[in-house]
Amino acid sequence: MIDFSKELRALLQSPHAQWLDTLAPQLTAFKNNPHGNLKRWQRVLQQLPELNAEHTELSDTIQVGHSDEASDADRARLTGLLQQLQPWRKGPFNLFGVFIDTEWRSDWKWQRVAPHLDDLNGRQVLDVGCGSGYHLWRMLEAGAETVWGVDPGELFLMQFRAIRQLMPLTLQQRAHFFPVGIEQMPELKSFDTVFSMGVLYHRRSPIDFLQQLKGLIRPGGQLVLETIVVEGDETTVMMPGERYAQMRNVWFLPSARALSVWLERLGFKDIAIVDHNTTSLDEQRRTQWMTGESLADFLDPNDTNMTIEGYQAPIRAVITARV
Ligand SMILES: Nc1ncnc2c1ncn2[C@@H]1O[C@H](C[S@+](CC[C@H]([NH3+])C(=O)[O-])CC(=O)[O-])[C@@H](O)[C@H]1O
Repeated sequence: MIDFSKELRALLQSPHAQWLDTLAPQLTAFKNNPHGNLKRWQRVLQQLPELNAEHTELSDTIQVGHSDEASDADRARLTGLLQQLQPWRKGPFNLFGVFIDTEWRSDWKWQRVAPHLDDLNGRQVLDVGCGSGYHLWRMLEAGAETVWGVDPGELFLMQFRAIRQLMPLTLQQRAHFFPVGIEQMPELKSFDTVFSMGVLYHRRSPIDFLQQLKGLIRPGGQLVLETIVVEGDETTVMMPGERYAQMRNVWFLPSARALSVWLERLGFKDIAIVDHNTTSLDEQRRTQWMTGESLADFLDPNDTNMTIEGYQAPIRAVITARV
């Protein structure tokens, strides 16, 4: 059974202790009703070699241990086990010489976001929809005191735990992941910075979602929002049909300016559109660690400015704001 006792102890001693009231029963329900593959993934984690990383670098490639800190046999074992946690979407990682070339170059997103952050030193940071947790490690690199990730994806939880298990203890104690959705979180108003990247378009009710994000940030704290947008002015919002770039669960795609208006209406301050970027075929692509379809398969083969459904290809904006 998955053990969250360390995370819950850390939570008790944090400014977010009030979260325990709702989270503890949610985690019990999660444990009592496990995803079909969870047991198999847990066995993978139990079999990971016990290695001590002398060198850890939380930079563009999250690097845990050098290749000379593990034997070839350890590396073969690591590779075989981590391959069982495929698809690896968010990364890249290099674990004792095993390079996990993920579907996304998540480091490129971080490079677009990082220049616009309030200083993360000493901060309590939440990442809503954190995926494998790649950005959580980058937030620690940028000085955050403790990082908290939430994501309902069970495989992401296990990928995060596999990476964390290989990390030095001092870092393990500062990064936590809970398998819950934002809608399950109470209004904590306790995080200094809240990130939510790549989630807004998956929410049926984006205004409620932004309100929930606001309710998590302490007064004066920062929101860092990244999402797919469309071209247009303050009045432009698109709702695609059943699929957008082959994704089924896409709801509202506002223009960056319309999104700014939403944030303003909800009482956010200091709203700034800090980046606007078309996702390139080099940023999201099929790799050996994600062998399924990727962006190239979702775009019109004759015009990569369009999705195969005939919509504008994904453009992503980063917006920052304060509470
Ligand atoms: N209700 C929810 N609450 C929280 N998370 C959710 C919810 N619903 C879905 N997610 C999670 O939001 C993440 C969206 S991916 C962005 C990952 C990372 N942030 C990135 O910016 O690379 C976007 C993409 O790749 O399209 C997934 O991990 C979902 O499980």
